[in-house]
Amino acid sequence: MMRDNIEKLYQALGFQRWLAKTHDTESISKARHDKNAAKRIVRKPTAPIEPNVIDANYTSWLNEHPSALASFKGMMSLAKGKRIVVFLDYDGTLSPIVNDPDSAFMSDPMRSAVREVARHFPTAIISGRSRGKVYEFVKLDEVYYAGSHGMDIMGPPRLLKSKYQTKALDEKGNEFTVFQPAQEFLPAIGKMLNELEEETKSIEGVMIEDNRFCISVHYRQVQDEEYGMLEEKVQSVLTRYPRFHLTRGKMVLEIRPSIKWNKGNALEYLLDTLGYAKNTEDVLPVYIGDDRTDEDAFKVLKGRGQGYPIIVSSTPRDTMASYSLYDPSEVLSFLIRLARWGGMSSQ
Ligand SMILES: O=P(O)(O)OC[C@H]1O[C@H](O[C@H]2O[C@H](CO)[C@@H](O)[C@H](O)[C@H]2O)[C@H](O)[C@@H](O)[C@@H]1O
Repeated sequence: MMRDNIEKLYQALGFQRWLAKTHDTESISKARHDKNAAKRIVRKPTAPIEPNVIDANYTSWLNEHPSALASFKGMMSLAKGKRIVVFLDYDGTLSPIVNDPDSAFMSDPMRSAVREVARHFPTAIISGRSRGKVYEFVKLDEVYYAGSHGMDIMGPPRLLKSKYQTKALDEKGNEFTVFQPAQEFLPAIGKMLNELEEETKSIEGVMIEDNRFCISVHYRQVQDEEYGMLEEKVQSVLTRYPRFHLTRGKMVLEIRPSIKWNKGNALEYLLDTLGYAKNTEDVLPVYIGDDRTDEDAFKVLKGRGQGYPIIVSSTPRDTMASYSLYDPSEVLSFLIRLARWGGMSSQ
């Protein structure tokens, strides 16, 4: 009954949101992320979780992390006179999470919305994927790209004092800079990719993705019973590479060089190169992301005391984000409204 009423309310407000569904893939992945997961078999829960309990939890989580759609007017009234810069994650934000990472396509309406947003505000996409792969999906020249969780940035032409930054020209002769703080790790990454392929080839469903400065080992399509063995194999390869470490995303193990550089640093780097250093008061960064690695960027915004960190989540989650959006379709609605607002405020 309560669920029906809330759904009706959301529909009346024009949201595409449907309240949380009965399956809970995130809790499966959380269980898999447990330290001891390698030593035991993790199975998917068989009994559905009581819908009203989920609704109640989600509704109370929404009080802490209000919908960026429902809060749009208030957010934008505080943005007047400020320079908005938009940062977007890719998977789970601009495209829905799907089984095959190579098929995580972005819809045409989403592409148009991002293009429109970029017409009004500097816009960057910061992803765990390789920069080239994100560009292949997004295909927009109007935005900046940061791949490999921010370790490969194609940003504005402004040069900062850094040995990792080089100038470059795109095909149209436009100047930009490339920032790659993990260059020295490339040979080791190449070797590790081969070893991971070899070690895990007997496990059905594993997919190893070369993200240039980091590696993703996907287990979404691996049998639950085989997950422990997979993690053991990945850990054993990693012991031969002490300058790398493992992080975890949505049904993916990610191997990254152990340097102090993440999506939060990438966000700061891009703001700096756009001319909005830390003490710039009239800048308002908006960051939208769905995964753990996006928390690094949320943390930076909290630290600056600036901007709008927005998490995309259909379940209650621990997060440093201030606002939320339910899923990529709500991201689309938010971007359309933001672009429209940008058009009106520039008149
Ligand atoms: O920072 P992001 O742009 O969010 O990238 C994070 C990882 O996203 C991709 O994996 C996730 O999406 C896949 C497609 O929907 C899904 O199959 C997978 O289970 C998810 O973990 C990408 O393939 C990874 O390389 C990125 O690191």
